[in-house]
Amino acid sequence: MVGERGRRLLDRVTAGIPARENPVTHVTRVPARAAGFAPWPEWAAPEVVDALAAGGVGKPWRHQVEAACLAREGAHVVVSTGTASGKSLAYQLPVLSELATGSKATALYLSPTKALGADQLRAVSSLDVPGVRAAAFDGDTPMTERDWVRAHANWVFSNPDMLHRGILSAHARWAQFFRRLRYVVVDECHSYRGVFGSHVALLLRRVRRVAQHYGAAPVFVLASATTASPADFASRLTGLPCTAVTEDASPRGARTIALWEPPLLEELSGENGAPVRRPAGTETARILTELVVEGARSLAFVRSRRGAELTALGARRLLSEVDPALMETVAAYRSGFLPEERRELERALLSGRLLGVATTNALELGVDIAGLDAVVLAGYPGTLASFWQQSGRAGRSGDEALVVFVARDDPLDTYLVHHPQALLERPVETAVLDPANPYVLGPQLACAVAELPLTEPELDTFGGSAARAVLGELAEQKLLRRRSSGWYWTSRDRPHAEVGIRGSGGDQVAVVEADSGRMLGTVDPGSACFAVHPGAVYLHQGSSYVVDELDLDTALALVHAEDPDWNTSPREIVDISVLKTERQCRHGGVTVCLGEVAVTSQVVGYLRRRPSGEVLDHTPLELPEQSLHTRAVWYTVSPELLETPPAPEGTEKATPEETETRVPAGTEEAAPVGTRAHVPKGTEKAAPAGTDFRVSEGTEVAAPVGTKTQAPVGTVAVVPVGTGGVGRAPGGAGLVPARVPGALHAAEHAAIGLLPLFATCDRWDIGGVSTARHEDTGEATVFVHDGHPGGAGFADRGYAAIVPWLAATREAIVSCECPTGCPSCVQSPKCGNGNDPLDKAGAVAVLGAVLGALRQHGEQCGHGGA
Ligand SMILES: Nc1ncnc2c1ncn2[C@@H]1O[C@H](COP(=O)(O)OP(=O)(O)OP(=O)(O)O)[C@@H](O)[C@H]1O
Repeated sequence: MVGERGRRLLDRVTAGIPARENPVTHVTRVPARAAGFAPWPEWAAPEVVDALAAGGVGKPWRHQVEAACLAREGAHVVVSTGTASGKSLAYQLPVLSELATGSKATALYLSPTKALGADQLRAVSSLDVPGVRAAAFDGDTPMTERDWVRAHANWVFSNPDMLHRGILSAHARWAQFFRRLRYVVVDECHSYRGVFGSHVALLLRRVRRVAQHYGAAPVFVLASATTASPADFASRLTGLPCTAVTEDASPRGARTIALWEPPLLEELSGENGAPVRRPAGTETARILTELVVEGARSLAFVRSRRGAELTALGARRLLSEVDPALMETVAAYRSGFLPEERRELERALLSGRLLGVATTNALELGVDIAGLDAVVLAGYPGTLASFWQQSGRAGRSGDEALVVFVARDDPLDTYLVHHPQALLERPVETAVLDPANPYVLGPQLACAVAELPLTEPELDTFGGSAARAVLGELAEQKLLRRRSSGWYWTSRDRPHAEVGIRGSGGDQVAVVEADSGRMLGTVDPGSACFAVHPGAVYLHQGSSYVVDELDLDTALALVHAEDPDWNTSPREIVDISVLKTERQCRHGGVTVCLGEVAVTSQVVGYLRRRPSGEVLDHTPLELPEQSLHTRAVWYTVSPELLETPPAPEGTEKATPEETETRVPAGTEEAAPVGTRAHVPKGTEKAAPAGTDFRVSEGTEVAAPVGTKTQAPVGTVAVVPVGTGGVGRAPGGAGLVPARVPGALHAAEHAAIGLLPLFATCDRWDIGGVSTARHEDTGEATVFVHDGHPGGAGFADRGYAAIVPWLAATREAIVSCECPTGCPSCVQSPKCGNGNDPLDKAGAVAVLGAVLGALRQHGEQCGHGGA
């Protein structure tokens, strides 16, 4: 049932749309929740309680007290509750109480962004608790203040970057601070995922080690948005056993959630003549306008900075036609605003002076804005945690609120608006990180050794054998020396400045404005040809630039300010070769593998397109080949399974009689680089393959430790005997060979689009290659690989969740109403082949056949349930 106010707002935003064009695919209501209180703990310092009460916290909520008490007792704790559920108080209470009692203890607060750290510092300072000397130590802290902070502050607010470069690298100057370190607060810890998360996990181990050196063993208090298995995640991040507090006792107003799919546009066509939908930003501007007219205080989350500006502009333009006085009640917000501007915006929204704000995810973290009447999300924000974090800004005050999720033209969004349970009923995903990635472990261990010699017993903290292997390599490179007492740094220079913790390492390419010489930002060397090739449109803090020149030798991209009304999408040729197969599982005619691969890519040109998707032209480029050593999940499909007609309904699940034999997994040797062999798209139509669908979270598998110097991980594959024959297959794809390349290519694109549903990655963090016959596997193969050297755990996650992932992929394609493929299903915005060939029906047929085979044998391989 939809609540009164929610229905009224929803009716308002759908007003005037003919029923047959109704974009709303699903409506649900999340009920209100009453607050659950607990008394202040006895140990809480009265000064702190008084200050918090003066700040509006009359009585603490249960989860706040539970987490605070655990921390006070010395347990490492993670509080993982909803948006604006008062997580800050869970760590403020024990830290402030400790400092207020005149103890000599110190505390360290870490946040993923400087802005959030500044907000939290301001909140703590405004409590004005006697004895608390809180101060920031980040990139903005003036040199003149730094000595004071080191010597006198007892609560230091910093971030992982500064901790790495400015604190740990000079820990002797922080000796007193470390000696007294009682608490380490890790705020918004769910944002430490992927390569960055893996770096932070090792950084926190370095903090523990340095603190231990000075005689301290701090308690870790972590705050996280709602995530699945927060205790496991916090333990992986800190390397310590952590207790989770997850029962959210903060009050929440009821919310109506509507899923919205913009219509296909008849008048426009995109790449290869594919239909395009009305852009999510345009649709969001329209919805925002209606909400503002209704007087609803609303926030619209838009994925890009430019998108946020355009959405606000669009809403203002529409409002100018309705009621010009309302134009001034709409604004855009993006990162880079000054703290005062943010405060002003918060106040204006809360007071109702501003009614509509379009923002990037800059307003997702650490902004005290809650209790809004409506939130509109233009596109899936990448993770369920973010989805709930953003939608949680609506409906705190007990009043009914509206949340509208507007799908972008992409397979994951299409899938979600047609499968509401995948968005609304699934447990929030665990953030994926892999501290054993040798590309992360290497530089982190170099820093650790440079900080303090590393002894053998300490290796367990850094991953045991994986760390030993990496240290051996560093010793061979003469960066450190092995002695009987441990590993020692040999150089006078510290490695910290060379180690970037947010990227993949290597020399970052500097993006510089040619006229002014101003450095705008940096780009990973591996993605420079893709992101800042000559002619590329480069966005920085809401401003647009066009790249004039890319010099990879000097790691420099020169740009000029220009805001054209088109975007660019690079075109590249990608090859992949298998270096090591770590896990392999055969299912009839399908083999699923996980392992190491070498990906070589070359950007060969780019397309210019209008925001509507319309393609303007193609420009060729000559850029060098790049190579990436990373992890991939891949599946191969036998020719028999590809050709065999689909099984009639109901016969798929027949179990063949079979015996099993165990054989060693794939070989270790590097094989020659495979090339794509695309064959023009055929015209024959495949019959739909009918498989059931149910989303379920795949089981988490520990990533096998994969270093170059390690012995192969000894997994065995289960091979059903005699299942290769046509008669044994559970139903094939029924494709003539000419259709196979397009079918695999389409299946690969959609799978890349859907992996973020199972691994906390962005589709830009991963890549893929498909080929009708790969030289290393000898069969039709679809690869999906991590986009960072050494991987970040995404491929591992795909392997673990192969069945639900491919089932969701197939469903996303089937759900899309377009006839032969569009950006909502099988076209990819970053396709190196110009989305050609693509065979939508063929992809459905291949995925149906693959799933049929996987489901017959899936359990034996321990893949996530189907
Ligand atoms: N027990 C309480 N009673 C009333 N208000 C509270 C209580 N605890 C916290 N608040 C208020 O709730 C708001 C949100 O608190 P806080 O920013 O700590 O939440 P959060 O969970 O960290 O939010 P986010 O999801 O943005 O990270 C603040 O204005 C805070 O003062």
